[in-house]
Amino acid sequence: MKVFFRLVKLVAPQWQRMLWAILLGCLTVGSNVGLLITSAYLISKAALHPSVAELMVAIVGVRFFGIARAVFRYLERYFSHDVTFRLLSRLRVWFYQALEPLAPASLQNYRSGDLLSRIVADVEVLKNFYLRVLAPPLVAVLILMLMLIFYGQFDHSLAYVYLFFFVLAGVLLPLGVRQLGAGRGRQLVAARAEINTKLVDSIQGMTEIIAYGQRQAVEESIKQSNERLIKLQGQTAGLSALTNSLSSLFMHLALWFMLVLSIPLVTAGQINGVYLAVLALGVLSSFEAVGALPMTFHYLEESLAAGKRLFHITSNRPTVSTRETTKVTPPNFGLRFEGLSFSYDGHTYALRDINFTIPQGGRVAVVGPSGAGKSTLVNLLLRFWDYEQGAIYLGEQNIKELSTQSMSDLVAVVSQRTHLFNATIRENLLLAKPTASEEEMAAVIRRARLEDFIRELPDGYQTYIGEGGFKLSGGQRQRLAIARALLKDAPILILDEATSGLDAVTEQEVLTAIFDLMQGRTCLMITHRLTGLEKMDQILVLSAGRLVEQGSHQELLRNQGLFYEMWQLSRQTIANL
Ligand SMILES: Nc1ncnc2c1ncn2[C@@H]1O[C@H](COP(=O)(O)OP(=O)(O)OP(=O)(O)O)[C@@H](O)[C@H]1O
Repeated sequence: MKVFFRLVKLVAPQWQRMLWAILLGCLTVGSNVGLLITSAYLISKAALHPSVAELMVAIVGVRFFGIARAVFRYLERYFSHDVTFRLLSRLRVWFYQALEPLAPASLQNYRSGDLLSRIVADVEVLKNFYLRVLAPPLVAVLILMLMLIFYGQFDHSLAYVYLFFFVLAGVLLPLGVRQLGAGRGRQLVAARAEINTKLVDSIQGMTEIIAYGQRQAVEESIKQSNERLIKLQGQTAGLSALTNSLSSLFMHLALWFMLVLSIPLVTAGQINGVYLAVLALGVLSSFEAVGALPMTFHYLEESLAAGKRLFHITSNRPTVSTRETTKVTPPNFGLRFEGLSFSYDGHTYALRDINFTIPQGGRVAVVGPSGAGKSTLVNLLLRFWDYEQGAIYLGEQNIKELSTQSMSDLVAVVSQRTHLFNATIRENLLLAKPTASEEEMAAVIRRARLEDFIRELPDGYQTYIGEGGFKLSGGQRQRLAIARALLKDAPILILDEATSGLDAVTEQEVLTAIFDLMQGRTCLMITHRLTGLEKMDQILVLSAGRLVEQGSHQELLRNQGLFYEMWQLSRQTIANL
């Protein structure tokens, strides 16, 4: 019930348009009723050979309802589609806006295929919430009231018969269908999500799947999910066909009963014989309003299941709270970490009592064994996760007081995983600065040493680089990421394993571009490679979440501590190669 009201609240802002669509739905069915009963009256009356003047009102009525039915049907379709598309776009924007503050901390437990399925398939299902759950019962109730008044004018027994069959087809049949198809709506939503998740996962990991010879197993798994979905869809279609037949049966039974009751009334002279066909066709035409009701519970169940999946995500509280929403520019761009401790799970510390300072324009490298907490330091600085103990200051301003937007405006990141979009080189660059001129772009491309490469491409800046920059080499990808960071021109630069995975020559080229990028910026560089660190002002050595050593390259080598050991080891590894 809670999910139902939350869904109602979501669609509520469109209530005026929805009311119009419902009203037009009633007018369409009403016109259909009007057309058939005036036609029936006209034919019956004409059989008695009256003067044309006596038929005039009925003739005008037939024309009027004939045209009105077409016009109202058009308007009803127009308004209901308009409302549906507005609702869909609103739901998608609402879900995306709710998702954004949750990334990445609160979303790390969801698979990306699952998230995609929620934003596409589940939102799509919700269009039925208005179209097939809310609107049809309201139209049906209004038509029922109208028809009860109509039949009541002739005889109360006719109104009772009409009511009985209307309730049978519009309430009891849907309840029966609900019993028969219980859980199917939910299963359909789950089956769709499962197949979408598997498809996205296998497309993302296609190279590994082929490399590890798992193609057949994955295909089989997708096939099974697909068969399950098809089976459920088949069952739903079967149920829908059964309800259509039953609904039609009840309508014809209602028609038959109406005639059985009306004929004696006509014989007794209580009702004029010309109305006999009118009473019968009134049933046929108005039962259109019942047609959509039997599957209402199915669509309700589907909508509730989809709504629940969406609310499950949107109810997550963002891990990072921002007190300040206005843009604040700190007095300088130095960084100070003060007594910083942090744990992802509330038990094991990933960082413990970290203290260090990077003056504005200073260059600091963070090294340490795998799992030491280096990336965590960056996660906290970028406000991906919130911390409780200690503080990070950016030019004397606690970063918790800066909005996430202010923070991302001030920081440029080049990491091993920097995301490049499946777009052109130009579009990937413009992400950093949408207003950048051609000259600005050419300048950063030159500084990132990509000029020659782009010149040789037939489409130059308009070249599509594929998913994640797939069509570029590792070094080209990193240099494009550097060019983008250069274009952003942020005062703080974070480099997270920016050269890892590159061969020595490419690494050297990328490092040259990186040192160019560092000029005049406060720089924090996370690295496993111990080459080139002499150029850094300070090196921090992390181990098991603690800052165990700190100093210049020279000082750390002289101390013969953990850094010295790591350095010796890396030299031996290079020598052994
Ligand atoms: N998102 C996360 N959720 C839970 N624990 C995490 C998460 N990210 C990292 N950790 C844990 O926090 C600790 C520090 O991880 P972190 O990624 O900061 O190390 P690192 O020094 O960057 O390692 P590497 O050099 O291998 O990238 C590790 O024990 C890791 O398992």
